[in-house]
Amino acid sequence: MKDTIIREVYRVLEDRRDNPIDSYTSNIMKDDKKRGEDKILEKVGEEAAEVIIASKNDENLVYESVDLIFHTLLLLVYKGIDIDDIFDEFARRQK
Ligand SMILES: N=c1c2ncn([C@@H]3O[C@H](COP(=O)(O)OP(=O)(O)OP(=O)(O)O)[C@@H](O)[C@H]3O)c2ncn1[C@@H]1O[C@H](COP(=O)(O)O)[C@@H](O)[C@H]1O
Repeated sequence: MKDTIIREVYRVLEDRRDNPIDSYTSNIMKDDKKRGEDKILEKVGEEAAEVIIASKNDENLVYESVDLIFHTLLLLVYKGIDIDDIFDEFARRQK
């Protein structure tokens, strides 16, 4: 179950994009075209900085990393990337 969670979250995010409801991810994605992207990119930047601080302080690293991964997934969904393209790219790099 746990190893399918990324696919499940991705599927929910695609649904939030395609069938908007009043929720955090729908609202950020349905925002006026450029502003929606900018807001997500801003979050990715913030979360990346929080990962750096968490690592340096040895505090909340998993929590902050999941925030960064989540907002990166949100960006990829917003940009219309198929989840299999992500897994294929990992597979392509495998030695
Ligand atoms: N995994 C997440 C997830 N992680 C973080 N967030 C939200 O992202 C927002 C911003 O995150 P922040 O870390 O900046 O939160 P913050 O409280 O502002 O700041 P800090 O505590 O980090 O300082 C918060 O509202 C979080 O709740 C998430 N919101 C949704 N999901 C998943 O996305 C799905 C769709 O979400 P909804 O659109 O809310 O239905 C859900 O079913 C979940 O699976």
